[in-house]
Amino acid sequence: MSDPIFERIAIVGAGLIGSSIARAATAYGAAGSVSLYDASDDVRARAEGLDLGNVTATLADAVQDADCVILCVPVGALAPVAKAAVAHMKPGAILTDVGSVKKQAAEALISADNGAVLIIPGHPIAGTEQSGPEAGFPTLFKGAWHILTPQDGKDAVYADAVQKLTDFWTALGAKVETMDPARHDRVLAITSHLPHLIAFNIVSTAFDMETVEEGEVVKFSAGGFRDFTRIAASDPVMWRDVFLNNKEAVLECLGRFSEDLAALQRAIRWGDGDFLMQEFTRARTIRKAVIDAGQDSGAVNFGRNQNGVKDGG
Ligand SMILES: NC(=O)C1=CN([C@@H]2O[C@H](COP(=O)(O)OP(=O)(O)OC[C@H]3O[C@@H](n4cnc5c(N)ncnc54)[C@H](O)[C@@H]3O)[C@@H](O)[C@H]2O)C=CC1
Ligand SMILES: O=C(O)C(=O)Cc1ccc(O)cc1
Repeated sequence: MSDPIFERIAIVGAGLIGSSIARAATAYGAAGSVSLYDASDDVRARAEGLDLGNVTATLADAVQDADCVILCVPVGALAPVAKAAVAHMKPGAILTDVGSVKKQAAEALISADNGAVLIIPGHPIAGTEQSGPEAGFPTLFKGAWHILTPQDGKDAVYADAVQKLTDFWTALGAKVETMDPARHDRVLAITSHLPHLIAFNIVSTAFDMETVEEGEVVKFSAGGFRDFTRIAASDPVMWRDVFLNNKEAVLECLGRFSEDLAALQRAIRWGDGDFLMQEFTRARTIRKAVIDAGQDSGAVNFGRNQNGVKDGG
């Protein structure tokens, strides 16, 4: 095996994503050693039993010798955690994150900048609806995109750090691309955030109807609804933070979505089969394009566990 990309990495937040990075970095030789810290006593105790690396009692212990610190906490927790991490990091070390929103995350990380560390925000477009250290697996990032949102106008030392981080995620199996944070947030608003909002909403509506229909909604759940329940089972804290921190782009998408939904509603009311045919036929072509684009992409990981089996049966 070739030399590790980083001699030592530290992971803050030992949940689904943090524990997957720990497992992958060790399995693929991308890090010489891994230390992990989590604010939850319970998560730290569980992580210790999972052989993820050196689980430390304090944040300072985890980050002080690390060449790269990866923050894997909910987006709303990034600012204070970044500040606490930077205070103990060694000069020249890289600080990155995995937050699903990038404009706010970048601002949170940059607000902690002390001029001695190299800040490069990031987001792996791979995950599942599960959370916690037990849910992670080393192949999560294989074939998935990893988006880095480096800051403009930085020097050669920073460019080297971006390259090292690119090499690290590539070693974990990801395809790395750089992007402007605002653009990232607009793209992810429609491809990830709005679909989750729709899933939360449809499941909530069904929950209310369950009482009226006396238990028949859950009993006769067909494939479509079942798929929505998987997405709606995602962590509420994480998703609350996504929506609070990508407000503008999500509201913009939601406005367009509502207009398009109203058009479908009108077509159903007036029996406009031609309009329905046109819309559904177009949707089919998009499904094909998504599948073709994701042939070897991490998209296939969504909703699957480490054995590639669809979660929940
Ligand atoms: N779940 C998913 O599919 C994906 C999640 N992400 C992003 O990854 C990040 C983590 O998400 P998951 O791993 O899914 O969540 P998770 O809930 O499995 O893990 C988060 C961990 O962070 C810990 N934590 C919270 N506040 C903390 C603090 N102040 N200091 C230290 N630890 C703290 C929690 O105790 C928890 O163990 C989020 O920012 C999310 O947006 C990115 C891609 C996919
Ligand atoms: O499980 C699913 O369907 C996902 O969409 C996983 C996911 C959730 C959040 C992200 O920022 C990236 C990927």
